[in-house]
Amino acid sequence: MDEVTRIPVGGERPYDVLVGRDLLGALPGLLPGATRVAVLHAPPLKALADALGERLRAAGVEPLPIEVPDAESGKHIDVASACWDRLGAAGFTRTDAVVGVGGGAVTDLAGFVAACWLRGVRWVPVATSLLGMVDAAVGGKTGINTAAGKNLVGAFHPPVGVLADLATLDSLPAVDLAAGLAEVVKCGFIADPTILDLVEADPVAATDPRAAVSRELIERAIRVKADVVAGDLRESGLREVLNYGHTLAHAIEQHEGYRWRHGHAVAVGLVYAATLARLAGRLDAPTADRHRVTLTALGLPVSYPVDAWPQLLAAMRVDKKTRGSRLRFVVLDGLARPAMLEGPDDALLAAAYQEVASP
Ligand SMILES: NC(=O)c1ccc[n+]([C@@H]2O[C@H](COP(=O)([O-])OP(=O)(O)OC[C@H]3O[C@@H](n4cnc5c(N)ncnc54)[C@H](O)[C@@H]3O)[C@@H](O)[C@H]2O)c1
Ligand SMILES: O=C(O)C(=O)C[C@@H](O)[C@H](O)[C@H](O)COP(=O)(O)O
Ligand SMILES: [Zn+2]
Repeated sequence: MDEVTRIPVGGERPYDVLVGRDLLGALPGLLPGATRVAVLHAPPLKALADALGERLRAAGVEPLPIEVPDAESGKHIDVASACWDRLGAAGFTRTDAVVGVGGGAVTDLAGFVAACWLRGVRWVPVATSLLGMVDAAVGGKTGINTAAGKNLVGAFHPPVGVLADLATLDSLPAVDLAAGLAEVVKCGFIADPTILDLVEADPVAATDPRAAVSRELIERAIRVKADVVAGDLRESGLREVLNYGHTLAHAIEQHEGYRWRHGHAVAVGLVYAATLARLAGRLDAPTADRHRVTLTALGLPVSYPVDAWPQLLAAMRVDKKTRGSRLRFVVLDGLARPAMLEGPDDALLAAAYQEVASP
């Protein structure tokens, strides 16, 4: 086994994120006493899910493979309901558990299925996308989408452990590697500017999972997230910083019928949030411009069609950070100085959008 990094996530239900290559053998040890373990996966990860099932069987645990639709199509109440039917038919009890093998969509779904079954059973995300490793699998936010918006139904339900096996990234398409880096760059802007220096020094290496810098970026981003969620699991304040760029990003995803990659929407949303902060007099122009430059160097989108604005504004009104009719945005008062912009008026919101809009 390659060298394993263990990153603790503190709080009321602490656990570790394991980062390394070929560490899937660690799964059975995370679920002592389980009789049955459901292994949720989408079609592209079937082989890995089967391999995990064999590991569980060898440890005396009965695996229940459940194939779900890929990507955002899996984050739907009908899919969750079908999973609960399978758990019921197999007689899952409170000592049994759920594993999600895949990108953030599958682990969000798996965590949600686990959070609701018998009001909460143990679960483990086996993150196989870069975005999943640095973000979705860490922190216990689980959920599904609805027609009205992204992740509008869900639960805070921390896993008992997270596996981030870097070997799985060898098969991840380049476009998804880059999309995951949007969340890494987010962590750079809100908390760890060294991330930005590393990405800017060699954007190509940043997207190469075999490069040493890729592992350093992954571990740095996980540490940023772990530190935040340890202090505020239920997002009563501090955790909102992780939502930097997400107010517009989620509106774009909803507008696209959840066919855009989350990381792509986040890239546009980050540039928008930086522009908003600059226009509000909160952020200096060089730091705001750095968002567009760094994300562009990674091949990520930084603009969105101008005529979508009315629908995007409507979607942003049901963002989870909104209070009553007051929109709230995570902005920067400087590098690594996240803060809230409370109740910006529609003129300011539209002016910032004009700067990210494409014809
Ligand atoms: N819970 C959280 O805190 C949190 C944080 C960030 C994002 N998210 C959610 O995560 C989702 C985005 O995650 P994502 O970017 O991983 O997208 P995704 O889960 O849709 O995966 C992208 C694609 O990559 C494929 N894939 C994954 N791993 C692979 C591998 N090793 N080899 C080949 N193909 C592989 C998937 O099957 C899918 O087709 C969104 O739904 C977002 O809302 C949740
Ligand atoms: O973990 C968090 O908190 C985040 O905000 C991380 C985001 O990257 C992630 O996309 C999350 O799912 C968004 O949460 P939501 O509550 O805005 O749906
Ligand atoms: Zn995100």
